[in-house]
Amino acid sequence: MRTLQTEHLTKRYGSFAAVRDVSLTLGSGVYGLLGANGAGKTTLMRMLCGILDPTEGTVRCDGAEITRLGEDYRALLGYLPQDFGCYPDFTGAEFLRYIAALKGLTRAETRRRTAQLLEQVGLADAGRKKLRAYSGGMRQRLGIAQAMLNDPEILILDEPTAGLDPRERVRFRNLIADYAKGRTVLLSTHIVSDVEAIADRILLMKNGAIADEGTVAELAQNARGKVWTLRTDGQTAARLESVYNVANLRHEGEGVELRLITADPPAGAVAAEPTLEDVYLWHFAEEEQP
Ligand SMILES: Nc1ncnc2c1ncn2[C@@H]1O[C@H](COP(=O)(O)OP(=O)(O)OP(=O)(O)O)[C@@H](O)[C@H]1O
Repeated sequence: MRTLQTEHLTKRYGSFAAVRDVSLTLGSGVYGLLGANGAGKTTLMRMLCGILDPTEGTVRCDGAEITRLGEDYRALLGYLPQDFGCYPDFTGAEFLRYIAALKGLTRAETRRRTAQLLEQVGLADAGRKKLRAYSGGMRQRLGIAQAMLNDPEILILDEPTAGLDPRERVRFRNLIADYAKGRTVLLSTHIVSDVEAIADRILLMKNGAIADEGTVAELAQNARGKVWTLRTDGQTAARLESVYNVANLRHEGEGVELRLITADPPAGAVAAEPTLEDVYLWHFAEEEQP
């Protein structure tokens, strides 16, 4: 197992800090980096991979700065970038062989891993097809496969579930949960349900900083007392909707049931158990609270 650690990691573009003072430690397991668009997830991941230099701070692997480790660090790493580009004239298998060559795999390893990964990501039959004929979801799955070719101990996936249909998401989840045993997997998403089922720990990122961190249960515990349900009539619901952060609104016969995210609930509201989605809404809409 590897330990990946950042200390006061900051990235500025001019006066704008895309990532600010992030200090975290990743061990084995699946870490879900959850945040809205522009929260700084991609910037953080690129620094963790050593392909973007921080303005301040360090990234260490097992105590050593990754800039010093160089090739040795890259050998441990697998990365799926968000803007993963394919070569349209390559077949899926050719593409994986090409990446395997770049990663320095032997011929035997290349053959074994290519066949195994095409199978694991559900592309065994499509391996001989040209990438121009691949759907978005197929390309994404090939991207996941290429990141895993060298059997990396640290796997960093930027929005891996983008473009996957529900069945593919389930397959992906199972693949990653299995893979993460004894390894570090960090995946980013802005889709709460994607990390809820799979991540051992959640890193909630907001405005370049880690706003909250923990297991789903720990994060939910922190949001206790901030989630409420309220049954009311349509007119009152409409009024409350303009004032409160409403996570859900369900029509029930003549009435309406509201799920409110607030520390200051209206009269008649009943405390509810927070879900990860509530936690997310609490963090990302708190400035809109009354
Ligand atoms: N090269 C750059 N120059 C200037 N600003 C940048 C640059 N790269 C990123 N940013 C800004 O930094 C912020 C964080 O971007 P980043 O791509 O890391 O966010 P993200 O959480 O990955 O979002 P998304 O899910 O939309 O990709 C954004 O406001 C973005 O516009």
